[in-house]
Amino acid sequence: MSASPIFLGVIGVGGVGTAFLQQLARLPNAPQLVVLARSSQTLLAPTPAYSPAIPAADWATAAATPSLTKSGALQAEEIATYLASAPGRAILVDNTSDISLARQYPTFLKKGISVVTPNKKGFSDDLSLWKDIFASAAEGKALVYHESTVGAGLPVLSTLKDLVATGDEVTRIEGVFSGTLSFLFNTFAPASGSSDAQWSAVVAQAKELGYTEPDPRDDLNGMDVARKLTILARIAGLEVTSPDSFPIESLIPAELASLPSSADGITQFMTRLPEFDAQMANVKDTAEQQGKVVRYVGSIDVAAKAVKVGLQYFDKDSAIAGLKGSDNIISFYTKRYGANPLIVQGAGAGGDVTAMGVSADLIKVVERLR
Ligand SMILES: NC(=O)C1=CN([C@@H]2O[C@H](COP(=O)(O)OP(=O)(O)OC[C@H]3O[C@@H](n4cnc5c(N)ncnc54)[C@H](OP(=O)(O)O)[C@@H]3O)[C@@H](O)[C@H]2O)C=CC1
Ligand SMILES: N[C@@H](CC=O)C(=O)O
Ligand code: NA
Repeated sequence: MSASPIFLGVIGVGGVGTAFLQQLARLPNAPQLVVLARSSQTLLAPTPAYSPAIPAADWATAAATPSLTKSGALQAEEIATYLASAPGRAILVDNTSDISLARQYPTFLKKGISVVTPNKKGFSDDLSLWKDIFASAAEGKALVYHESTVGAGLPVLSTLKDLVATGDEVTRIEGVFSGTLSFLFNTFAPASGSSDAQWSAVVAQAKELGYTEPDPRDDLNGMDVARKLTILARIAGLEVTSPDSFPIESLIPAELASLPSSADGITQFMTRLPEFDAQMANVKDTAEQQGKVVRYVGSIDVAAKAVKVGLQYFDKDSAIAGLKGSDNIISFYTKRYGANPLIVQGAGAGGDVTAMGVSADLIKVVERLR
């Protein structure tokens, strides 16, 4: 007996989306790609057959395929209705960082459409949205997987969920949660050797390498780390109301804090950042004078219900000081593991490793739906 068809909609074809589509094209028994959307364009497999499927290999080939239906941007509700009418189960992969789309996950889930995403917004915004997402999934008998929202493809959420589900008591989670900030400090203030790199130049490099959020200020202001800690804290059982409900140390120079959040604002920010290189050089030098290095870290103390995000100084021979590239390190302290935490470490940003987490989640959802 052949497996029933599963239909897939993918929104977002940036750094992560493009890498995801390349991985999708190589998956055996992949679901049929019937929606592919970016902010200004949508491709659909024509109804009522939902066939031919969209070739996943690359956006340009897909856009040139004559038999597909092409339109401008569609509303999330229209995409949900289209997927829900497909002759089989459906999955949405959201590869954007759009909060408005994330707020529509309940609409998809109630219609039975499962959601897989690296987009942190839906799981780290107001607690009411978090609750609505999981209640809607239960109502629609749909699945929600978002491994790449923390530590990119690293098995961070699956590890924490397994600890909780098997009855361990998680007492503390701590570490480096930003690939961008890890790369910035590892490059700008290495624990071994020295570096003449200017802070602003390394920020530009992190953006070029695809480590930053679409707006790099979301990394530098600590909000990306705060969102990740909010997600982890909620899975560990804390009802964190929002990612700004605890103190967050921002690395944005005060003079640039009020630039607009538009594309033009990003350009102005990147252009003016070199004017403030001396500020971060001072932070680096102060740590150096104490024989230490500075790193951007976060922690959750579960019993105290306390979440902290910001700069700290570390001994040069510590595990955190010795991280390389965009590596994250996440330590889970639990009753079972005692004084020696369970540690997850590796690349925490970049298109390929993030897409790996998305593809692996997709495989899990497909296996559970079939
Ligand atoms: N980069 C990384 O290392 C990691 C990223 N993530 C998360 O992955 C997600 C994607 O990141 P990344 O690929 O770097 O981002 P990019 O900016 O490279 O790509 C975003 C894509 O989303 C599209 N998009 C944005 N809003 C909408 C919308 N409303 N409707 C349709 N399409 C939309 C953009 O369209 P257009 O092409 O038209 O501009 C673009 O294709 C983010 O949520 C990020 O936080 C998570 C872990 C690691
Ligand atoms: N911008 C983020 C990407 C992954 O979540 C980071 O740098 O960690
Ligand atoms: Na992860």
